Amino acid sequence: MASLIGVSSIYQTPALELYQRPNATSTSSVRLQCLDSKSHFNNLLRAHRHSPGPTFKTGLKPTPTFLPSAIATPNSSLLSEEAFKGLGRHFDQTDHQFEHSSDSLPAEPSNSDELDISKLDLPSRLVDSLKSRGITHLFPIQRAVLVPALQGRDIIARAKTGTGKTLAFGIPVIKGLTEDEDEPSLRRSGRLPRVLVLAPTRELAKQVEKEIKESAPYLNTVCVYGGVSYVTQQSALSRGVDVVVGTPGRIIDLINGKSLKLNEVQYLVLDEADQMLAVGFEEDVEVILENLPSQRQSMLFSATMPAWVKKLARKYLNNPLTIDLVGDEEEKLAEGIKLYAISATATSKRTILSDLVTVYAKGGKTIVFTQTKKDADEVSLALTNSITSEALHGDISQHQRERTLNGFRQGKFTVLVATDVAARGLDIPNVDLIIHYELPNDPETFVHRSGRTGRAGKQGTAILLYTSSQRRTVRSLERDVGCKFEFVSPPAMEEVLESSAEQVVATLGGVHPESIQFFTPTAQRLIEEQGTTALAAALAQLSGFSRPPSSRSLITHEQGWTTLQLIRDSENSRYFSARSVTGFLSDVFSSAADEVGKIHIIADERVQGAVFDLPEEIAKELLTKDIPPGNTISKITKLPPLQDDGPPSDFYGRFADRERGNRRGSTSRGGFTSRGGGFASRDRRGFKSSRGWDGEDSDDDDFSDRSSRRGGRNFKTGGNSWSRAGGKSGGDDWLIGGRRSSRPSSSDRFGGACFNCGESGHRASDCPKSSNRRSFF
Ligand SMILES: Nc1ncnc2c1ncn2[C@@H]1O[C@H](COP(=O)(O)OP(=O)(O)OP(=O)(O)O)[C@@H](O)[C@H]1O
Repeated sequence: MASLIGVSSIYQTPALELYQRPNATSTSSVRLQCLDSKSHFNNLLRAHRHSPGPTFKTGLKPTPTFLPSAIATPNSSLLSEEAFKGLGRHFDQTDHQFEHSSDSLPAEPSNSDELDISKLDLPSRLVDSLKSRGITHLFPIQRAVLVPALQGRDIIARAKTGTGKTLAFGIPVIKGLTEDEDEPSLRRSGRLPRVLVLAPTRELAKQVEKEIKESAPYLNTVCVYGGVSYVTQQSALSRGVDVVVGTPGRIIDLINGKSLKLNEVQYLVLDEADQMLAVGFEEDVEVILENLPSQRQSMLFSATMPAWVKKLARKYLNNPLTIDLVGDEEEKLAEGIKLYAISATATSKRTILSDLVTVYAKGGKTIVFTQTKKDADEVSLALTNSITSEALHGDISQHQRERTLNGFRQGKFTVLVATDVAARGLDIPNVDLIIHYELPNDPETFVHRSGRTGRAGKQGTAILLYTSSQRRTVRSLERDVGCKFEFVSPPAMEEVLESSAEQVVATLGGVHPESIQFFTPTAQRLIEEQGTTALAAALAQLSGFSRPPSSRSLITHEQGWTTLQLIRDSENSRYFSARSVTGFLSDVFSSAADEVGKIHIIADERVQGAVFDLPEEIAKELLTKDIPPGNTISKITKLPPLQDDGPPSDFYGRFADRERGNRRGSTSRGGFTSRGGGFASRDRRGFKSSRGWDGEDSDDDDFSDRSSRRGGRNFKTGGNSWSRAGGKSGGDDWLIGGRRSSRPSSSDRFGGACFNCGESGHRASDCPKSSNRRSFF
């Protein structure tokens, strides 16, 4: 079956075989069959130059589709193609919306020459420098942008994170400059920039500059941004420059100071245009655009099309071609990112964080995203006890920010704890794991945060930590992003120990042979004396577990607690509730009844059972006690599915807006707790608008910090109100299933329900309905 696609839908030429999609009702979608050599590519370009523009309409959408066939080919041998399977694609001439065709686009045989950079008639200097960086084939967005960009079209483009958007504009722009470059007059000192790239953050600007510099070291590329001295930037500009990359605030300052003149700019690139709006750069951007020559080519990259970006496109772009490789109906996340969701409390997040890093990053790099700068500092500090970590946010000086990012890039530390400042655009190689320590404010932020891993076709993992009250938001996020989380428990201690040992073993290969020789006699003696125990002890020591880790609740993840499971023969009784557990404990071991923490009923209706927390020592003792026949009590390492019947309440992004009213104040789901108040935590985080970090020379994510600090306090208060933390001192009230009663003592006041019949007020041993009640003891 023939499919899409069409450069050729736009640029008809005899050199190209055109296929019409069988199910299209008009001369709509056609594919480029034959683009297997430099000459074909040139044909294409020539045809493009003489083309009046797109004329075809699909039968399903009022716009033509466009994509080189190889891009839609899952069977291709190209890694980059494999990495980009399933990309949506849409070209739109009419409105600056990202639209998406619902047509299915079957695979076609590919020809890797179409993407082979060495066969595209690009300047050899550019091809060589790309090759030296391991870049030999175009990625889909690069392929899609290249032809119209070389033809001089204005372009609006969107593609998933980490798919090479920088070179999508970089390659055509560099080609343009390199061709001019042959004219010696253009190398004159003091020459004015011909390319201007605007980026919303300093880090992104620096990164774009780096990518262009590395791809075309023979061009003079200068990066200008706030937070550092003007002098260096001014003198770099005065020496003559080809490409200027910068953040809008500093660019305006330099224009005003007459150090930067834009009258020779031929190419304008707006990278992450929607983010410019989010960080409040819209006015600055417009001032800059007003300063540019009207004869120029403009390319705008934007993840979304808010009204301002549309307005910008209408006002400053000339009949732009829209290239959308994301689409509305497909997964917005880059391929190759495995998603997990883990339920945790505000307190337990801290406890499990280093375990997540140990188990999921496996020694690679991790970025942890927090909502606030304060949290970023605190979380990073807390981690530093076990793992090397640094914080990154807008309160940190520009120099330190750069030192931190360089250190992270070079692997000097493995965990970066950042606010959303680092969510957009940053390209750090080999980030294996993203942890959303807190829910993002909106689906876009989730996509961008997660997109710091799984870049350029690589694999990665993203873990979303959520509180029990945020479960519905997680589902909304799945719908919005078009992704699926695997809901898992935090790693069990056994997994953490195993991963730690593996990482230690992996480092052994790096030990110098001479050092090994030095230690060999001792090792031999130890093995003779102790066998494998000696090696195990060494591994434990190197893993940082010279003492066994203390037990941890599977429910709250609090250290020092053990989760047990109680299963009762269903024949014994028809009733099973949290009270049944407390009743059982009172009968078997009164101290356990006094100390029991969270209790959850097992969801499977065929099973009469619950899981519950006890302090480690009490749990150990309980496990030695005789228990009534027909009951099984055991320590578990994984939670079974639990009943989940409470209404969730949480806010993020537009859901917050819509549903804030009804949800505020509703109690969350989350099982019963034996003391200290009510059902599980209530999360009333405020929601905030998303802001970047870099309001250039202004305070960056100050707004987000303010609003979420408020949220943070609520959060903690909510957490404390139900946690066991105040239990001992403030535990005069006893609450089961949300009703208060006086706190029980294990003997005279019995606040639980009978384990046998389910009625309150008496123990199973005193149950009038039990035929074998004496056998309980
Ligand atoms: N054709 C290619 N072959 C191999 N690697 C490439 C290619 N194009 C780009 N890359 C590399 O892929 C990585 C991601 O590219 P880039 O940062 O441009 O992605 P992006 O789409 O802008 O991501 P984001 O949306 O997160 O900003 C970079 O390290 C870049 O050098």
